[in-house]
Amino acid sequence: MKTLLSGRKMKAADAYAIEQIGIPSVVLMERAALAVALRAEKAADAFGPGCHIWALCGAGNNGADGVAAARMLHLKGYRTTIFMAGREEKGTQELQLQLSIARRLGIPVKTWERMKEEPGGCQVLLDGLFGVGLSREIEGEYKRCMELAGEILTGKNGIQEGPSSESVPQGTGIYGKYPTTSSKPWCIAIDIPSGIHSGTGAVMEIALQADETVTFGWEKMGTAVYPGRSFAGTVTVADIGFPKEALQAEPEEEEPISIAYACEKADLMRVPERKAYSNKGTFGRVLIAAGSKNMSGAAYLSALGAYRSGAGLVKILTVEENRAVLQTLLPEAIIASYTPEQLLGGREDFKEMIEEQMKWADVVVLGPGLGNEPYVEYLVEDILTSAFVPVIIDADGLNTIASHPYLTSYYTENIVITPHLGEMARLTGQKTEEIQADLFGAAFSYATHYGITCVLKDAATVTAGREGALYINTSGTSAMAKAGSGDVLTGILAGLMALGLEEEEAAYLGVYIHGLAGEEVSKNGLHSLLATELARAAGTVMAGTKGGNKTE
Ligand SMILES: NC(=O)C1=CN([C@@H]2O[C@H](COP(=O)(O)OP(=O)(O)OC[C@H]3O[C@@H](n4cnc5c(N)ncnc54)[C@H](OP(=O)(O)O)[C@@H]3O)[C@@H](O)[C@H]2O)[C@@H](O)CC1
Ligand SMILES: [K+]
Repeated sequence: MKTLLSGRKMKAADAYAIEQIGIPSVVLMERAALAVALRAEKAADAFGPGCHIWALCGAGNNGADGVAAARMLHLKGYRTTIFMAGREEKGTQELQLQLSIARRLGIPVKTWERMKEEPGGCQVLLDGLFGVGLSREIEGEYKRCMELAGEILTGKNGIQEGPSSESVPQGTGIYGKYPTTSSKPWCIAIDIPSGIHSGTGAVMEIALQADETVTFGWEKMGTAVYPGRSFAGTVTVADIGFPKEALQAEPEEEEPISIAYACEKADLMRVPERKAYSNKGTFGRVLIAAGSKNMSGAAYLSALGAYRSGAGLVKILTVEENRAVLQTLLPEAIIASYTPEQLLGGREDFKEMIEEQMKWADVVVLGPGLGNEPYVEYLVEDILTSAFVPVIIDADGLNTIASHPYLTSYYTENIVITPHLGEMARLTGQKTEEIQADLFGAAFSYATHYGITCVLKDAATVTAGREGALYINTSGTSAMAKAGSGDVLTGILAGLMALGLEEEEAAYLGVYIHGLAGEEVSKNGLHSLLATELARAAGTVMAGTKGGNKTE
C-alpha cells in the first residue's frame, strides 16, 4: 500500500526529520532540488539547444527548492532565470540562503512581473510558488502572478515554445512523457501544483496546471483526488532521505485527516486463496435485494459482479415480474421473489420471509434498481433490522435512507454504503459541490459518525473505514462512467466479503479491482465499455490474485 500525507502531516514529518533526527533542512532541500533538476534536464533536453528554464519561486521553502534546482541546472550549463513572487526579505532562511548562492553564481533573479518582458519566453517552467505551506485562498499579488504564469503555460501570450525534440526521452522510473511538439512550456510542479490544497485537492482560488509533479517523501493527498489530481500531471515521489519514523510525528494543530492509503498491484495478494478442497458453500452466499418492476438489469449486474469476484452462491431477491428474465440472464443465480402487494398487505409475513432470507445469507447487497415505491422503505427497514451479516447499501437503498433518515438508526458496524456524490449529498443534506471540495472529509465524517464503512464514488473514489482510515483509489478510467458500473461494484464488494474479507478491506480492495477491470476493458477504447464486460474483467483481475488461478 502506498501512503499519502496531508500537507500538515508532511510538515510534521519534515520537522521531525530536522529537529528530532538532526538532518539539516538544507540537506533535505538539496536532494529535493536535485530530483526536480533531473526531471527538468530531461524536459530541457527534449526541447534542445536554446531552452530557457524559468524557476517561478515564492518566499517559502517551496520557492527555495526552486532556486536550488535553478542553481543546479545553471551549473550544468542550462540557461536559467529565477522569477520571484512575494517579499524576499520576509522569506524563509533557506530561501535567502539559496538566493544568495544563486546571485553569487550570476543567475538572473527578477521579479515575477518581468516574465512578460523576457525575450523568447520559457520552455520549461519550475513551479515553486507554494508547496505544502499553502493554507488559504490566493489573492492579490500572488493571484496576479499566477494568472500571468497561467497565460504563459497555456501559450496565450504567444511567445512560448515548448519541448519539440523528435527523439523523446521517456521519464526515468516514472510514467511521464514529453510532448513531441508543443507550443506550450513544460511545467514541473515542485512538491504540489501551486494553488492546490495538499490535504483536500481543492483549488485555492487559482492553481497552476502542471505536466508533472515531483513530490518529496510521500505523495500528497491533494494530488490523488480531483481536482488536484488533474492539475498534477504525472507524479513522481522522490526519496529525499526522510526516515520512516517521521510518519509518527503529529501535526502541531490536531488534524483528524492527515494520512491516506492507496492500493498497489501487490495488494491483490490480500484476496483469500481458493482452497482445493471446497464446495460452493465454502465461498459464501450472497443475497442481492435489488430490482423493481421492469428494472432487472441492476440486479443482474450486481449478481454477475459477485459471481465473478468469488462468491460461491448468489441469490437475487426481487419482485416476481423479474423472475423469468433474471433466470434467463443468469441461470447460475437462485431467484427468490415477492410482490409489493404482499408486503403492503401483511407486513409481519413479509418480515418473516426477509428474516429467513437473511439467515441464509453471508453477505447482502441492498439497493440496485429498487426504485422508489413506498414499499421499498419497508424492505430496507426489514433487511436492516434482521441482517446480522455485512450489508452493502447502494443506489435506491441509499435514496430511501436519505428520505427516511430514521433508517440510519439501524446502521451497524457491518454496513458498507457506496454512494456517488449525488447520493452522498442527499444522505447528508449537503450540496454536491461541498462534498466534491473535500471527498476525504465527507467520507471520513459520515463513516466515523455512524461507525460504518463509506465508499464515496468519484473519478478517484475515497473509502473511509468505520474508525476513520482513508483509502484513495488510483485505478480506473473515464470509460467506467457508464450505467451499471456501480451495480457491478456492489457485486464485487459482496464477492470479496463472501471470500472472507472484512468490510473495510473488501471495500477498498473491491474498488481497486473494479478500477483495474475498467482499465482492462478500456484497452478496446474508452467509449464502448459495457457493465457486463466490467464484471467479466473483474474475473480476469481476480485471476491474478494469490488463489485466482491455482489448481490446488
Ligand atoms: N526542510 C524543509 O522544510 C523542506 C521543505 N521542502 C519544501 O518546502 C515546502 C514547504 O515550505 P513552506 O513551509 O516554507 O511553505 P510554502 O509552501 O513554500 O509556502 C510559503 C508560505 O506561504 C504562506 N502562505 C500560505 N498560503 C498563502 C496564500 N494563500 N497567500 C500568500 N501566502 C500564503 C505561508 O506562510 P504564512 O503567511 O502562513 O506565514 C507559507 O509558509 C514543501 O512543499 C517543499 O517544497 C523540501 O525542500 C523538503 C525539505
Ligand atoms: K509548487
